[in-house]
Amino acid sequence: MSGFDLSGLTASFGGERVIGPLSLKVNEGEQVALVGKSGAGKSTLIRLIHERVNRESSLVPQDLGLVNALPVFHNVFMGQLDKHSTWYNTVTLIRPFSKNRDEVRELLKALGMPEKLWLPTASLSGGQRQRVAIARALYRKAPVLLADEPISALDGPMAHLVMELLKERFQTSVIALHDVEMALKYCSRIVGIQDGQVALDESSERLSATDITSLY
Ligand SMILES: Nc1ncnc2c1ncn2[C@@H]1O[C@H](COP(=O)(O)OP(=O)(O)OP(=O)(O)O)[C@@H](O)[C@H]1O
Repeated sequence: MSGFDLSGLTASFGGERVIGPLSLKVNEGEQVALVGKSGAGKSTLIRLIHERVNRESSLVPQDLGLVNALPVFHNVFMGQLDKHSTWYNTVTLIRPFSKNRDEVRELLKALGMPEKLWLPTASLSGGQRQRVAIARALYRKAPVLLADEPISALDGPMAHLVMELLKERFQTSVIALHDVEMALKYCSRIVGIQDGQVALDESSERLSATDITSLY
C-alpha cells in the first residue's frame, strides 16, 4: 500500500470535538501539505492517520520521540526495529553491525551531520535533533511519510535540503507545515485545516500563498 483512503476520522478532548468527522484520500505519488493556524488540528490529524496506516508509514512526530540517553546511531536504527529479530536488535544495541553503521552514517552525511553518529542524542542542538528524527524516518523506508512540522527548527538552506530529500525518498507523504511557501514549493497538494475540518483541498499549482492566508 502506498496511498490511503480514510474516512470517519474524529478526535475529541474533554468531550470537545477537535477533528472531524472527516475523510482523506491520498493517492500514491502525492505529497500533501497540511496547513492551517495553530490549534487547527494538524497534529491530531497526523496522529489519527498514523494510527490507521501505522507500519506502512515513516513518522516524524512534532515532539521527535528520541531516546536522549542513546547515541544518534541507535535512534536512527530504531526506524527499522520491527524489521529485525530481538536477537539482532539486542546485538545492535551493544555492537552495531557494519552494514547498519554504514547505512546510518550515509543518511547522516546526506543530512550534514555524519560526525554526530556516536554522540548521545541529548548533546545535540534542536535542529540536529530534528534531523535525527528525519534520519530515523528515512531509515524506516516506509511507503508513506507522515511528518509533523519536520523543518521547524532548521535554518533556510537546511530546511530546503531536508524537503528535497523527503520528496526524493518518499513517493507519498503528508506533512504538516507552518511555512506556506515551503508547502507550495515541495508539495503537490495543499489541504487546509480549519477548526478540525478540511477547509481547502487543492493542487499546489492552482494556489498562491495569498489563497492560503484566509485559513489564518
Ligand atoms: N492531549 C490533548 N489534550 C487536550 N487537548 C488537546 C490535546 N492535543 C490537542 N488538543 C487540542 O486539539 C486541538 C488541535 O490541536 P493540534 O495539536 O492538532 O493542532 P495543530 O494544528 O497541530 O497546532 P500547531 O500548529 O500549534 O501544532 C487544539 O485545540 C488543542 O488544544
